Amino acid sequence: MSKVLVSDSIDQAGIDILSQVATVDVKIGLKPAELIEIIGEYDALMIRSSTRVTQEIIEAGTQLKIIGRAGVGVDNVDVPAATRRGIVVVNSPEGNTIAAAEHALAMILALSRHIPDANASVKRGAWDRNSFVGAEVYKKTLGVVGLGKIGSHVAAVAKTMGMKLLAYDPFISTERAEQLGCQLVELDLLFQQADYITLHIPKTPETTHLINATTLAKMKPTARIVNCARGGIIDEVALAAALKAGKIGGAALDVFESEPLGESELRSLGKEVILTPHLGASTAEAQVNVAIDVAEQIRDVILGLPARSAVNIPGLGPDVLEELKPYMQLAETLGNLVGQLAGGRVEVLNIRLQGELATNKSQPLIVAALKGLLYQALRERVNYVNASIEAKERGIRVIETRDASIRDYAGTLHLEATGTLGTHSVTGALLGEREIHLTDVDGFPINVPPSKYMLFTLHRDMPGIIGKLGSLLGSFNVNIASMQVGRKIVRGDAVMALSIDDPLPEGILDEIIKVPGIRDAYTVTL
Ligand SMILES: NC(=O)c1ccc[n+]([C@@H]2O[C@H](COP(=O)([O-])OP(=O)(O)OC[C@H]3O[C@@H](n4cnc5c(N)ncnc54)[C@H](O)[C@@H]3O)[C@@H](O)[C@H]2O)c1
Ligand SMILES: O=C(O)CC[C@@H](O)C(=O)O
Repeated sequence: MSKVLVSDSIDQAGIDILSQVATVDVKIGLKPAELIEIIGEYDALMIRSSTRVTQEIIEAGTQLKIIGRAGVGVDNVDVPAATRRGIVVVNSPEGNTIAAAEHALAMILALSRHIPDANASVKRGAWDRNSFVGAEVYKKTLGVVGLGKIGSHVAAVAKTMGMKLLAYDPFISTERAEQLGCQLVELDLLFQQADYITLHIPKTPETTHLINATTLAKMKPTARIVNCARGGIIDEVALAAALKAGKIGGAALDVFESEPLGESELRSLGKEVILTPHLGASTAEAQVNVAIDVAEQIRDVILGLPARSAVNIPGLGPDVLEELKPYMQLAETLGNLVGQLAGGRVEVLNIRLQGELATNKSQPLIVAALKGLLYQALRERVNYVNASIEAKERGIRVIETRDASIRDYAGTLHLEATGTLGTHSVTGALLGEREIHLTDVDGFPINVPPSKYMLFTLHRDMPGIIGKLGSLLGSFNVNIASMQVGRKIVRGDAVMALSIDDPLPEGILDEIIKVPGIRDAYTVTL
């Protein structure tokens, strides 16, 4: 039975799902060295934001197939290291969207009305109604930085509170922003005009310290800034200095450059600063959502099924997966076949997407083709996660072309591999949406379903050759399940594709190419 380690606090709903297929150990608060010591026993690791999954931990996880992050951000996982090892990293992109958005909105209102400090003062026994005069958000300008899932929800709710909305997101269209009632503006203008600024962007090299002494200086002295996205987007030293100097009105932070927050000037500031310990996703509802979402994906991967929200399998979202799955199977089969026909080291893989495939996302098909191509060399070590990296490291150049014209099938995939031993090509299509058919080998038209063991010959189309090959195979006790000849002209060159019941015995290929008229023979296991 598979083993799953849960190293952060996860809702029981997730543990129950994992327990259907695996032995689940919940060990919270492990030190890195303790995790390294035990991770080698586990097939899957499920975490939230506390466990840092470093390269060292990944390397010690020799059995790991999947790392599940019950939340959005995977910045506590060394994703490149996991990818290299072929470990799928999954998250829950939407499970805590509402929770995080509501936390940001709560921060905006709490900052405006000094709720935390007013509450603390009453609890201390005071009744001070003068120190906590607030400000209304109605008719104020909210600048939303990052108009993705969380930013959009914040914008939608803020709109209903009567706020004017500015947004900055270089990857969002003006139409989308307008639908949300936001005016898309440059960042500097947002900084200059906003009364409230709320951050909903990932932490990337471009967004690290996006809020710094220079950008803080552009803001209104009354501006209040909220960060429920990621620590490090704000330079905390610069923020504390701006708050102390009155260059900015207030700040509410849920996330910090280093968590848990250690020594910080921010702790010493007054009611203009609100600090929460990374609570954005901490609602009962969100924790159930993310636990179920990620546990289901871990369960699926343990059962050999694909994960719907893998962050390190390019372009393989649930919708794409559903639509492209049969074609991915086709791409993988063709990759495996052309790799074996080409033999030796493949240097260039040409992939042509034809018909309806030409308008589809190509990345998953390319990954699947590379997985098939590398299977002979890497066996189970290659998967959808690491196929592209492995191909790149082997110097395989991928050239993609598209042709939207529809020929005999709705969509066909053509793979041509050039390597140290020459060039070979295969084309395939789906019949009835799922059944794979080979429609061309080395430019010769055929129409055969692939089978586990196959023999291909390149020969002269001449009388008696099929009989001779049949007798030879018979003398080696090889049973032919089906056979088809593909030729372009009568008595010219031809290809024979045979499905056989068992692997070819040692040495028979040498005998086959001795048959007069047969120029080459290739045996393939799919
Ligand atoms: N505090 C919490 O507990 C908590 C909970 C959930 C999510 N988060 C964090 O909130 C953030 C937003 O999450 P989401 O689910 O909305 O993500 P998302 O991917 O849906 O949205 C992010 C948006 O940021 C935009 N963006 C990227 N780079 C940008 C840049 N340089 N400038 C401006 N915009 C940029 C993208 O185009 C996208 O629209 C993430 O950092 C996530 O990790 C925090
Ligand atoms: O696990 C958490 O509580 C934090 C989650 C949040 O930061 C996220 O990125 O989803």
